[in-house]
Amino acid sequence: MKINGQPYRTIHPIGHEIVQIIDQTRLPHAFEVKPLSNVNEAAEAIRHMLVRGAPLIGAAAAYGMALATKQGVDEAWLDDSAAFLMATRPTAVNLRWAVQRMLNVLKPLPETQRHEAAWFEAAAICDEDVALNQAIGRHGAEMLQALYQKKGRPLNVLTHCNAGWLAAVDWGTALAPIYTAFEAGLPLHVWVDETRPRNQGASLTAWELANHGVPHTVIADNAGGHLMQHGEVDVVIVGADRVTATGDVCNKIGTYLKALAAYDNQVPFYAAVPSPTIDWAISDGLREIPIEERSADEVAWVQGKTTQGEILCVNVLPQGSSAANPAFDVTPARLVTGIITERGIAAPQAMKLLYEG
Ligand SMILES: CSC[C@H]1O[C@H](OP(=O)(O)O)[C@H](O)[C@@H]1O
Repeated sequence: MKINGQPYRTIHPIGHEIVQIIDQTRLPHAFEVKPLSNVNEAAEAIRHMLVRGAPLIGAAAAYGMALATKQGVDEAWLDDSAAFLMATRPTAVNLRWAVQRMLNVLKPLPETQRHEAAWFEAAAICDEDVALNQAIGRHGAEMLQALYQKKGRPLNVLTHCNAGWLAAVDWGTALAPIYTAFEAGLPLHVWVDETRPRNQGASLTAWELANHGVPHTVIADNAGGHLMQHGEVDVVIVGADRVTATGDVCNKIGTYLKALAAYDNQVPFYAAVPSPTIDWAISDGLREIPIEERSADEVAWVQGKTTQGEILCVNVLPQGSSAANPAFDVTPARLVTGIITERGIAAPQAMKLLYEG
């Protein structure tokens, strides 16, 4: 996407020494970039969600491996760095996919070639992510165009969390069809779930859409079902952190509840999924996908900006109340209308056909 009219990616290398990221914990109130100079900083940026979103977590881990080669290129060090990165966040399969791809490229090479190759491969992963998401945008926009022809009025799209360009290297996944359709002139409006507790919707998706000029309205997470009951939602498009071979969709906590409401109101429900987010090795998302349990503080504390422009955090819980914070849930394939991939759109049970031949 563009920042101040210039093309901008969420992560990019500066030479073979530094990787620059956007500190997403500071948005929407401050746009701050941050340099990562070693694998530890890359891991901490993932763990504390300065960079987040399944595709971007993968890209950041890939560059984490490239940064690791500044300190060493022997197999033991590469394996330790890989394990360190993979321990940061367990749910998005993109992290494991990217780290394993880096190891598969680096280990067969002579040590003298590993540093250069690591930076090249990390850049390739990023370039591929952009292309995958652009293709998702094209396929998803065709679906939106067909829906628009059917409805004969501006579309209302609901999305959950942030699966925009901030969640990827560029374009995003769930928002790619929205950007593509919007830029093609399709009249649409986006309901943006605030997405407690980290408010990726209110803080990131709304920021993206506002900067892009896409009409949108931030809503409480619990408002989506009501809007669907009253015909205010034409389609739901979400991202994913891991999709099973059978089309179960693991995504930000609350996605399952949106899928239930969509199913009950016959609203089409799509997940936008680039290939690296599909875990072909598993078929039962509810039992096989590890769900990250994040700090209860994320539920208790909320960040905002005062009328004087000061950014601060406040506690919203009574003294002595505890909190639980499962970060993701799994939507069973039976509630999913279609999976939007870079190869096309398929019903969950037919997704594998997109990858055969
Ligand atoms: C395009 S994947 C975005 C996906 O990642 C988010 O999780 P988090 O912000 O915790 O990294 C959320 O599940 C989004 O749908």
